[in-house]
Amino acid sequence: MYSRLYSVTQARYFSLSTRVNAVSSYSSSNARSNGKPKSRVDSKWSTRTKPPVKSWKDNSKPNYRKDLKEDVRGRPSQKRDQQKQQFKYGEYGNLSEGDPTILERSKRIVSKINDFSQLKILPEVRDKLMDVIASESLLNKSLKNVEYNPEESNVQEFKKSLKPSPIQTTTIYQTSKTLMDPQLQVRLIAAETGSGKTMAYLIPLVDYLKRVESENPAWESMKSKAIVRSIILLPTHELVEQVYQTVAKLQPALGMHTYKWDAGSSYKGFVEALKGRIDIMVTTPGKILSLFNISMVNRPDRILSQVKFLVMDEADTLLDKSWVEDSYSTIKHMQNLNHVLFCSATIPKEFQKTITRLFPSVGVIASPNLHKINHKNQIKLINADMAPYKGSKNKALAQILYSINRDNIDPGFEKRAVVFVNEKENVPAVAAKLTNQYGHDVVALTGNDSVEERLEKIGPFMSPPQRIAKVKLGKIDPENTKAKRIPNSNIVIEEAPEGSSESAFESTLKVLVTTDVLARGINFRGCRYVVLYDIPNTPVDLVHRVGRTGRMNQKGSVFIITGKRVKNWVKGIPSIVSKNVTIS
Ligand SMILES: Nc1ncnc2c1ncn2[C@@H]1O[C@H](COP(=O)(O)OP(=O)(O)OP(=O)(O)O)[C@@H](O)[C@H]1O
Repeated sequence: MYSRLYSVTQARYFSLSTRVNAVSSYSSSNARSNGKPKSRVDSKWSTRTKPPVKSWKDNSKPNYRKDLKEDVRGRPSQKRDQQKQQFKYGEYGNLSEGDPTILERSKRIVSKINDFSQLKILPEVRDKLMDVIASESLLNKSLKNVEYNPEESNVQEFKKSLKPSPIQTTTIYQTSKTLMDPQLQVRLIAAETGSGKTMAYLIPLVDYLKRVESENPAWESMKSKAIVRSIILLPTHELVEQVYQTVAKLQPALGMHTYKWDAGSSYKGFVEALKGRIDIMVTTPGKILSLFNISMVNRPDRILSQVKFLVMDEADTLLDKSWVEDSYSTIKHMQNLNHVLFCSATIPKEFQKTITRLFPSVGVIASPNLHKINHKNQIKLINADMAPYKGSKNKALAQILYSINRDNIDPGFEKRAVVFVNEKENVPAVAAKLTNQYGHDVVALTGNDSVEERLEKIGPFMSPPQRIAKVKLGKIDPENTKAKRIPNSNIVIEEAPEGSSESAFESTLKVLVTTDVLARGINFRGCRYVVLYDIPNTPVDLVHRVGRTGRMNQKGSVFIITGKRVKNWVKGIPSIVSKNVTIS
C-alpha cells in the first residue's frame, strides 16, 4: 500500500522566512500568506476567537501607574508583592514572570480537588493509569525495578495512597471541560520539574482516545485503518525512550496500540506498525519530517491527517531557535488536530513570545510552583578558591563526592550523583580525574556519544536505587575516626578506623558527569545528589539541572561549586530555594 509515490519537492518544508510570513497571518489577515493556500491548521488558528483557557499575559513590563493607584487606595499591590517574591538570576534572567491570575486559578482548583476520583476521567482509564503511576513512581519505595505488573501487592498498596499532583489536577480538570469539543484547542502546560507532567498530559490523551472509541459512530470503520491517532514529540531519543516506557504499559492495560519511533527504528517497522493502527506514537519532530523523504511511505500527509491529539513535551526546547522550524513544520502537517498540548517546566521569555506569535489562541495551565525550585532541596555553595581546594574545582568536587559517600543518608542503598558541567569539552577531563585520581565509579556522557551509548550509560541512574549487598550499618563515630589524605591532593578527610563501622563508608556511589544534554526531563529515580561544577548560565539551566533531584516533592542535595569572584546573586541561591521564591 505504501509503495513509492511521494515526491520530495512536494514535501520540502518552507523556509523560516516564509514561515514567519505565514505566522503573522494567524493573528491578522490572510493577505500575507504569499498566495499559498492556507492550511486547515492555519485557518483554525486564525479564526479561533477565544482561547480554551486563559492566555498568558506578559508581566515583564510593570504597570507602575496601576500599582500606584492600588497603593494609594491603601491596598497591597499585587504586582509589587509579586516582584518582591521574584529572584532575578543575575544579568541572564530570562524566565517569564507569569500571570498571577493563572497561578491563583490553579491554586483554587487544587484546593478543591485532591483525589483522582474527583476528576472527570473514564473509570477504566483512571484505574489503569493509576496502576501505571503506582508501578513506576519514585515515591513508591517498594519498587524493585521489575517488569510492569499491576497485580503486585506493592503496586496495589501504593495505588491506594495516590493523589494527583497539582499540575495533574489543573490540567485534567481544565481539559476535561472541552475534551470532546471538536474545535482545535491549544494549551501550554507549565509546571516545575518532577511534578508529574507526563501523566498530566497522558491522562487527557488516553481519555480522549477512549472516548472517541465509545462515542464516535465512525470508530467501527476507522479502527482497522492504517492511521496514527496521537503523537507525543520529544527533543531527544533518551526522552523518547523514557516516555515510551510509560506509554507502552497502556498496550496491555488498555489495548492501546503504541509505537516508539526512535533512532534505531526502521521505516519498515513503522509501516508494519501503521498497518495495525497506531494509537499513540512517541517520537521526535525529525522522525516525522523524515517521513517525507522516504520512498516506502506513500502520501505521509494522509497518514498524519488522522492525528487528533498532539503533545509537544519539553516545548521550550522544541520551539527554541534551533528547533522551531522543524517543530512548526511537523505540526502543520497534521491538518485535523483537535488538541495540541505544549508541555514545559520553564517558560523563558523568548519561548513565551514564540508560542503566542505562532499560536495566539494558546491557553495556559500553570502550576502554582512554576519557576520555583523544590524547597526541600538543600543547596550548598562550595567555594573552590578556599583552602584546602585552593582554586581546584576538581578537588572541591572530589571532596563533595567523598562527603556524599559518607553522609549516611538512605543507608543500605546505592547512591547516585549527577555532575553537570557547562562545556562538553570539559566532561572527559573531569570524569578522568575523578576516576584515576580519586577512585570514583564514574561515567562520562556528552552529546558526542551515540544514542545507544547514552541509553546504556544512564540506565543505572534511571532505575530505583539498588540495595547494597552485605553492608554493615551503623553510625559513624567522629571520635573514632582518623585523618586521611586523598592521594596527590591536599584534601584531608576523616576516615573510620579498621574494624569499626567502616563498611558504612564503602563506596557505593555512582557518578554521572554530563552537560545540559541530560538536564531536561530525565527522571533519574533515586538520584539524591546533583553537583553543579559550573554556575549555570541561565535560570533555565539552573532549574532543569537542579530538577534532576528532589522530584515529586522528595528531598535532594545540590552542591554548587563557586569561587571567590562569584557574584552576590549566586550567593543568594540557597536562601531563595529554602524560602520558595520564584526565579525569573
Ligand atoms: N500522582 C503522582 N503521585 C506520585 N508519583 C507520581 C505521580 N505522578 C507522577 N509521579 C511520578 O513522579 C515522577 C516525576 O514525574 P515526571 O517525570 O512526569 O515529571 P515531569 O514534571 O515531567 O518532570 P520534568 O520537568 O523534569 O520533565 C515519576 O517517577 C512519576 O512516576
